[in-house]
Order: sequence, then C-alpha cells, then structure tokens
Amino acid sequence: MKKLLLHKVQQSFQTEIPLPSSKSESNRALIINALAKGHDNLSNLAEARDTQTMMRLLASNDPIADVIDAGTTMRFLTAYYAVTGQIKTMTGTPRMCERPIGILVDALRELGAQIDYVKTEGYPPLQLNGFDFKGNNRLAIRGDVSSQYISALLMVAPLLPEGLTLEITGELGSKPYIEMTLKQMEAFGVQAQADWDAKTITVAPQAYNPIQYAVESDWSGASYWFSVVALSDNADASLELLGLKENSLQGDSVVTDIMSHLGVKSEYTGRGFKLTKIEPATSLEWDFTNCPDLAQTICVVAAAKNIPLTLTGIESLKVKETDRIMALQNELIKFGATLKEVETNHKYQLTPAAAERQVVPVSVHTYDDHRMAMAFAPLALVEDVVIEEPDVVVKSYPSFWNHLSKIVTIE
Ligand SMILES: O=C(O)C1=C[C@@H](OP(=O)(O)O)[C@@H](O)[C@H](O)C1
Ligand SMILES: C=C(OP(=O)(O)O)C(=O)O
Repeated sequence: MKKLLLHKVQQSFQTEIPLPSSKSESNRALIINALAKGHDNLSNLAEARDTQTMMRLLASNDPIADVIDAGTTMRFLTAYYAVTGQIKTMTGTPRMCERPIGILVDALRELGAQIDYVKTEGYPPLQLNGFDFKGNNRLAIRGDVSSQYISALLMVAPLLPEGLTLEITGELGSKPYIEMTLKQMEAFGVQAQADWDAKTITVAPQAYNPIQYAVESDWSGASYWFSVVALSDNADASLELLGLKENSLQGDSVVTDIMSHLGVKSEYTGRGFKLTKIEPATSLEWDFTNCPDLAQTICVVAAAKNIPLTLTGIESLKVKETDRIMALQNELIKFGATLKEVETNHKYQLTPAAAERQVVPVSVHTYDDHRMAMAFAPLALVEDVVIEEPDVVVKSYPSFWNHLSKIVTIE
C-alpha cells in the first residue's frame, strides 16, 4: 500500500474499539518468561510486529538476529543474549543502525559481555561473543537517552552472580517504563529495591518463577482514539475502548489527563474506558518526559483544535523511529501549524494557524514511523487527508486501519 485517502464523514459515532495489547508489556513478559524457562504461560501477547519479532528471535537458533525497527527488541535481546552467553549478530533497519546503543553496550561490557561493533562505534550492528563475569555488581548508567537500556539490564540482573545496583546519572526520562519493568519482574517473583531520590535500583541474585501472565491493552494505541473523539464535531460522539485497565502498568495512561484538557472525558466502565466530548482548555503546557510516545498525538490534536501548546521533555523524540521533532515540524506546517524550539532549555511551542496551509487533501509523509501515521489519521474527522506508507502501523497496531474504518471512509 502506497497511500490511503481518508474521507471525513458527517454522521456521529458511538462504537467500540477492541484495542490491541501493549507491545512494551509483551516484550518484557517474553524476555522474563524466557529467563524463567516458562512455556506457553503468556496470554494476550501483542499482534505488534515488534512483539512478533521478539517471539521469532527468542525461538530461533539463527546466529543473526534482525530486530527490524523494534527498539525494545534490540535493547532487551542484546542484554538477554549477552548475559546468557549467546553468540549473535544483532542488526536491524538502516534507522535502527542510527539509534544509539553505546550506553547499554558499555554497561554490558563492564559486567563481562564480549561485544564488538560491526560498523560504527556506539550503534548496531553488534557482534555478541559470549559472557565472562567480571565480578562487577554496581554500574553508573545515563538515564537521559533511553530508559530501555535500564529496563534491559534490570531484567537480566537477577541472573548475575552478585546481582546488580544501577546508579542512574543525569535526567531520567521515560521513568514509567522502568517502573513497568520492575512490576513485571515482581509478578514473576523477583524483588528489586528502587530508591528514586538516590536514583539507584538494586536487584539481588534470584530466580524468576514461571507464572501465567496476561498482557494488558495498549494505552499508547488508545491515544489515537482520544484524538478521534477530540476532533469529532458531533457533541454526542463517543467511543468505548475495550481492554484497558483502570490501574495500568503503562505510563501512557496519563493520556486521560492530557486529553481532559483537549476536550475528551474518559470514564472506566469495567471493560475499558468510555470517551465523550467536553469543553477543551484554551491553551496547554505539558512535560512529556514520562510519556514521549504521546507527544505526536497531542501535537496534532492541539494544532487541529487551535489550542496553543507548550512542550517540554521531548528531546528523546530525536532518536526514535525517526527524528520525530523534525517529522512533526515538516508535517504540521502543511496544516498551517508551526512547532519551534523557543528556549535553549528544550522548550517547544506549537502555534496553530501560524503559517499558510496547504490545500485539502494534505498528504502526510510518515517517515517509517507508525506514530506519525496514527497521530495524523484522526485529522480525517476534520478534513480529507492522505496518509503515505500506511503499512508502518504494523510496528505496534496492525489492525489500526481496520478499526478506523468503523468511523472514517478509507480508500
Ligand atoms: O521500554 C519501553 O517499552 C519503551 C520505552 C520508551 O522508550 P525510551 O525509554 O527510549 O524513551 C518508549 O518511547 C518506547 O516506545 C517503549
Ligand atoms: C519509540 C517506540 O518504540 P521503540 O523505541 O521500541 O522502537 C515507539 O513505539 O514509539
């Protein structure tokens, strides 16, 4: 599929969306279950390509592990293969080979992993050549590039002969993802001690228990349905998102709070969340340090609803599936909105209706990034829009277009 044309439809909607499972929780459950030597214990695993790739690679004896474009799969498997002493070449898409991994490699080398860079220092591909424990049980690790390095180390920490204490240096981004890791480790019987003030996490040597584990629905994927309700011009539009938990392990459940300022009320129904429309705020300032994957969703809604938005905590967006800040700037301006860094301390300002906009239908370039496609698609509630390379959604949400076709005409 090269592109999709999404047509605005006039009628209101009251429907249900059977959300997919979380790829973040699935990929942690798969690594931990493998370390616990569990069999067929996991249910509700994500259909996301990132998770299907993790399953395929965990089951494979091939010496080459190609993670495609899955960040968690690359980082979690690197730590898993390294500490279990496997000989593997870790590789991925050209973009994956531009996403930094030196912080994790340095940490694993300090523990005793033999890892070589195949091409460029600090980046995949990697050659893993076994593990020879060096007696280290304490590491300093930067927290400001990706929390995935920390999650990767924590999950393998109980296998290390002396356990591991991580001292997190610098700013810590994406902290809820580390908390998710610790809670899933705990579910499989491994205790860790986190002291968030001292920024240390300690895991003693322990064994995981193979338990039955069911993965929750995906709050990051849910965010696009909040956008659909926010952008509908029918006051009685509503959606019920099935499978979401009230007390989720996922930090992106904060979307309920953010979207309450952008015109969406959400209520727990016992089987998910029901979304309805409310009056939005006239401007919004939000720190995305703990929920970077929501930034694109929120930018598009603010632009379309003419709500000026100040964003902080979005530096990590530059090293994700694409440089998401650049991608947002390029695509938002097609709709007349600008996104500019306003201060040297990484504060960004989104100004709706600041530039001349393109004629309808605008064609949105998606930069090999599932979240660009899904964040911009709800604009179809406002005007006709073209989404280029729509298959990118398979990374986290393969059934996205099928679900959207309940509300929007797609050709
Ligand atoms: O651990 C995880 O499951 C994730 C952590 C976040 O990455 P960073 O820690 O790199 O911000 C997030 O953006 C990504 O989609 C999933
Ligand atoms: C950043 C993401 O994923 P990853 O880093 O795991 O590739 C994402 O899904 O938005």
